[in-house]
Amino acid sequence: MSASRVLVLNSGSSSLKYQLLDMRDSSRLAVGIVERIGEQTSRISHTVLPVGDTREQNGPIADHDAALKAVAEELDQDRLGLDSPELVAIGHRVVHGGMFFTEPTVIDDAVITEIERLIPVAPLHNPANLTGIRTAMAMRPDLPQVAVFDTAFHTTMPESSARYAIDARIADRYRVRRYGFHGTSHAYVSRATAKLLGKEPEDVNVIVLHLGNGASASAIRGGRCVDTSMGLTPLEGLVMGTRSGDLDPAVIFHLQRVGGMSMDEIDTLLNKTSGLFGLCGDNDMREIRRRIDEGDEEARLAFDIYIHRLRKYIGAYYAVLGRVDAIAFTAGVGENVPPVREAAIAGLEELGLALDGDLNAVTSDEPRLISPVSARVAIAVVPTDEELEIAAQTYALTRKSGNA
Ligand SMILES: Nc1ncnc2c1ncn2[C@@H]1O[C@H](COP(=O)(O)OP(=O)(O)O)[C@@H](O)[C@H]1O
Ligand SMILES: CC(=O)OP(=O)(O)O
Ligand SMILES: [Mg+2]
Repeated sequence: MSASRVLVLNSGSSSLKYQLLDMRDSSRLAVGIVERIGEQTSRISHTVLPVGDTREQNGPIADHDAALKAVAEELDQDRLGLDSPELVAIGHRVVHGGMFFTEPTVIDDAVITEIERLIPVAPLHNPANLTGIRTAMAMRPDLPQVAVFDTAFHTTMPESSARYAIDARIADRYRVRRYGFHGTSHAYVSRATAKLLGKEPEDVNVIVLHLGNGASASAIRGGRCVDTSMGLTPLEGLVMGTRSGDLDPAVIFHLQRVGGMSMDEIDTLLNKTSGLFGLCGDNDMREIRRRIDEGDEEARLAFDIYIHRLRKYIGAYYAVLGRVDAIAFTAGVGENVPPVREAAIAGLEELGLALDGDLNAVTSDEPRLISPVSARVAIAVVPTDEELEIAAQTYALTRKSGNA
């Protein structure tokens, strides 16, 4: 029997999510997350499937290197360790792939150098991705390690949405353009939405709203991305957990000239202490909803600003696509917070958009419709699975190159 297991690593700025899958049937053998990396209160939560037993450990984990070593120990305990001959490849989520990486890519020194070169345009993500890659390579130098890029799905965007209206020579010289992120999720969810409608991806136009800690919207025509809300970096677009999303670029000049802030301070402000957190002190939508229920005005305003921006993008992408067959909500907030979906769609009946309140209130892990059967545009909740998509792409590439 040939080996068929793939380990997927999704390194975020302060977390490491992982899954070990058997690609013969895409079943998950183990899943887990290391949270709050770099803090005293780090936590690793590891679940072995199909039984579903979860082990948790608390205690400081200094960096992504230590996090991956802790994950390897957890896997070892279940005889699923990285030294297993069953493992055929390791798939890595890499957030920024720039202009060159449009496909999953086997990682070598040149690929690492390019991911490193892109750190200035993904400062929260690419360094963590690289640490995961280096540690995994040191553990299993014999295995193919594959990078699956967040930016890849968006490379189909036409120049009219990918370019900024700045001096074209400057833009070209510094490769300043809109790349878009969360592409693995937008691709997976748009395909799953077509399936839910009983159609082929080529035949549907979908707006995908990926609302996690980072958040982005995309307009997908017949399976190809035509616009997305994140830009040169994952800062543009929607209001996020700690990121501002869109603002007048002159805010930056103002804070520097009048506020005396340094560029690094402004960078930290917009990426780490803005968004929902900057508006009300919380970035977790569960906490914000709880505060709203208690009558907290600050939390209410943060929520309203978040929703206002989301509605603007729904309207914009409706116009970009012309005809919309479905809107899909996904990621932590999109999948789990009915009031966000309700507020995003409320009052848009003229556009053919409506929700069924009962369906919207259902809690489920399955893709599902939440619009009335009579609605012109299907509204769906479609759980994303970036790890499964990364595993599938990693396995396909590994087989193609004769390694599995
Ligand atoms: N059950 C839930 N109810 C409300 N909000 C939730 C729930 N689960 C997750 N979230 C929200 O989703 C966010 C994380 O989403 P996720 O897609 O995991 O983001 P990321 O991949 O960027 O870490 C949390 O910050 C929280 O606001
Ligand atoms: C690109 C990005 O914002 O990713 P995440 O949501 O995982 O932070
Ligand atoms: Mg995410």
